[in-house]
Amino acid sequence: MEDVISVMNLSKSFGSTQAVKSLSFQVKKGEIFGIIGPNGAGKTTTLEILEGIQKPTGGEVEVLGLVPSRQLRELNNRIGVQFQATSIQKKMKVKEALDLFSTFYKGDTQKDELIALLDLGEKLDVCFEDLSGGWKQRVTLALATLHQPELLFLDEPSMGLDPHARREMWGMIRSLRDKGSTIVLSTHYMEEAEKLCDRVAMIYSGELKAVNTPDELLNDVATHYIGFESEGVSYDFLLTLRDVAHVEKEDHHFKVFSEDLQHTAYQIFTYCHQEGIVLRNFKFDRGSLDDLFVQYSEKEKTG
Ligand SMILES: Nc1ncnc2c1ncn2[C@@H]1O[C@H](COP(=O)(O)OP(=O)(O)OP(=O)(O)O)[C@@H](O)[C@H]1O
Repeated sequence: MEDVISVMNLSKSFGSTQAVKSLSFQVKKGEIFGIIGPNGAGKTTTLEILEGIQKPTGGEVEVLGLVPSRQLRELNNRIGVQFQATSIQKKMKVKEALDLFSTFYKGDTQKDELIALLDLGEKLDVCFEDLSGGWKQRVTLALATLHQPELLFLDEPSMGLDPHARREMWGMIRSLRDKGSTIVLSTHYMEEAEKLCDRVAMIYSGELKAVNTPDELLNDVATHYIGFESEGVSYDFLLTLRDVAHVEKEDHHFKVFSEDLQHTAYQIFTYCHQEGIVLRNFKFDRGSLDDLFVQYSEKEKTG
């Protein structure tokens, strides 16, 4: 499949802060590609370099065959960038915003199709400030896609939305992809990455930790764990077991991440049998992307 974005050894520093450290990845035509990471990981900086808003301090970036920092005008005709809701005038009505933004592009826009697709018909006469967060996000999505861009950049598209509105937003993003746009989005909602993205780049402290499908990332052996509930099991005992990488405990709920689940399970059962400790809801399970991040944070803290 054709690459629409190619990033090689991309770096960006702000003074002594290295926001992005030697990132390399490709985005393929037609995919929903997620850049994931905790706050301050370097997601926005990476997106802004791809959009041509920031210049890299090192490395090579190609977007739709163009160099964003040098060919911004050509790039802007072919990409869409979702603005923050705060950048739209509060008193502007939805239809006025759509008409104004339509004048920015040469040729026909897909305004009417977007009004139907995003169900904006009943909100056209409503002022932007009177819309709920979910509707504001729909409008900024429409404004970014009026010119049917080949590539659409979304920075935290469902930030602050309730679970229902977030799912609706995912449906709309999928529809835009199905209409032909490649989507690159940033998120720190790991569920969004798992359910919406075809592939994700995981960034932590400006470094790329992995690029893969969410499913493949989760097949990483370190993300498998043993879960159980118990009043008697000692957290410190679990940490002494040979293959255990990391243990999470919340009230009486344990998650034991291990390189060898079978052997660790055998050790836990033996210990509980000897000590007369009861285990409940024992299971082997696969961690989420959230768990993977917790592990990276722990590694970072312990060096
Ligand atoms: N203009 C700037 N000047 C100085 N430092 C900056 C600037 N922009 C970003 N940084 C720093 O670069 C690092 C990465 O920031 P960035 O906004 O890209 O992260 P992020 O992953 O998008 O975080 P968030 O999810 O909180 O938005 C942070 O340490 C941030 O403080």
